[in-house]
Amino acid sequence: METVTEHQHDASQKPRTRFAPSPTGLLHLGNLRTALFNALLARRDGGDFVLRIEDTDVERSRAEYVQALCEDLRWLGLDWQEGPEVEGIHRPYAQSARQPVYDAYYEQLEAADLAYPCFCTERELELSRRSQRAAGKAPRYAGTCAHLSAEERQARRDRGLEPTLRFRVPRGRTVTFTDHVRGPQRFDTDDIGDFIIRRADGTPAFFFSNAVDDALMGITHVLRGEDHLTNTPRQLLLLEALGLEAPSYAHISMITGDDGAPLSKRNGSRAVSELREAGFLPEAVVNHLARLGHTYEDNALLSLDGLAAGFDLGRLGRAPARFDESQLRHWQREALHALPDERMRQWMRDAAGELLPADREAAFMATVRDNVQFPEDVSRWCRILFGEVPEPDADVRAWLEQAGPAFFQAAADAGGDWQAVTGAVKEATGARGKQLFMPLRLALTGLNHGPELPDIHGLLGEDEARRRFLQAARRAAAEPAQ
Ligand SMILES: Nc1ncnc2c1ncn2[C@@H]1O[C@H](COP(=O)(O)OP(=O)(O)OP(=O)(O)O)[C@@H](O)[C@H]1O
Ligand SMILES: [Zn+2]
Repeated sequence: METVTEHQHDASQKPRTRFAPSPTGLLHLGNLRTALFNALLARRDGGDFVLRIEDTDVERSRAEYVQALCEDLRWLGLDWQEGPEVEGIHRPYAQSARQPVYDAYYEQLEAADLAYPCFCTERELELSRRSQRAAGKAPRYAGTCAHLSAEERQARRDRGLEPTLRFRVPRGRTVTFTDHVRGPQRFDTDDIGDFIIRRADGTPAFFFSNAVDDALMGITHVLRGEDHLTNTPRQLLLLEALGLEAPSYAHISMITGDDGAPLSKRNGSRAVSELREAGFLPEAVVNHLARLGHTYEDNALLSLDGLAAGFDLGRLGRAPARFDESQLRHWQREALHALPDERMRQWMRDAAGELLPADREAAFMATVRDNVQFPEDVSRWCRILFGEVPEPDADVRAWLEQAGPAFFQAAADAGGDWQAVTGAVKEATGARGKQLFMPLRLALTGLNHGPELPDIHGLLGEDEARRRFLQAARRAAAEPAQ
């Protein structure tokens, strides 16, 4: 038996990787991690990262999804060296604009009788699959149209039948290749039915345009989801028949959701744009994704260059990786912590909007910086510090009542800075530790956690703090809220 092996690329050659999404929905984290790994591999070795749009499914592809995915990639800093918007020598990068390229290769295959028109209807194919299954066989194309004469083909055309084009899979061979993640792979060509490479409307099927473009665009490494593993032998056979050079492949594990099923555009998985809108930082998203199915020695937050430097095909795992939002939140905390002051200020400004008085900006940011993870945290602290203390719930009311009105009256009467306040309350009530600080915190913010109390007191100012202590005194006396 002969074997087909992918071309061994010259090790000194710089990697050319690609991300080739179909614009049929918004990118989710599964798609995005594929993009990230491809971008990191190219970046690590100074190669090129290509973006190609696989929009051959005209029914489902939409221009606005192309725009959205470009925006998502740019937001994360995954700039491409060739592709839409930037172009390049292999243009065009949208498959819908590459039909003449595919047509030339179809002709080449048909001329060599390596492909043939198939006139079977969807109904006929379904019946054939059903009877194969009933006989306990894995369904594959039965070869009905494999050996039609020129006259038989013409007769079918005359009846108005529009054929698809099928690739004639060579029989009795073994296709082998070494996957960067899954190691040596073997497939018998006898298990592969002749497959469609051109749809009846003339547009290319995925197997075909995807493989042809990888070769024509000089792609050296294809990192893609494990869902594509069984496509690879077909694509290697096609490239061999066309005399085109194949890339090497890394089939990376799928990212699954809580239900254990792979994230998919169809199952409504959380879109990248939703994470952006919720206020996640791009640094948090890439640090999280880079560690889903790939291990790093360094558990600290890394820049894209750092992530690229530590990226290694040998560190890709085989097991599916479950998306865990608590991990993403961990990286959000790390990313915010590391954010340079100027960007932190801008992030808070955007989050606070009108709620933040310009003259209090610096003090506010210094006070709450370590207590906010999302824009909604910023706006909540604005509402609390520049608006009103929230109405107490049962827990808070219990704390206030236990401290009693005299406690808060003492705080209100103290005047002066924070030290003066705590000194006066201690002297009047004997309270200390949590019994001292928790009621004061609840009086000033209504929350049992938050920034340091001296900072909050300083930000509010003496007058506003007094007003809040008096309000707490009334609430502690169980008077109706005012
Ligand atoms: N849940 C997932 N985990 C990891 N990779 C994924 C996942 N879903 C898709 N991919 C990968 O994302 C890349 C881009 O895929 P594409 O845009 O064609 O989406 P797709 O495979 O059609 O996904 P979907 O099922 O969500 O439509 C492919 O390499 C694919 O393998
Ligand atoms: Zn047929």
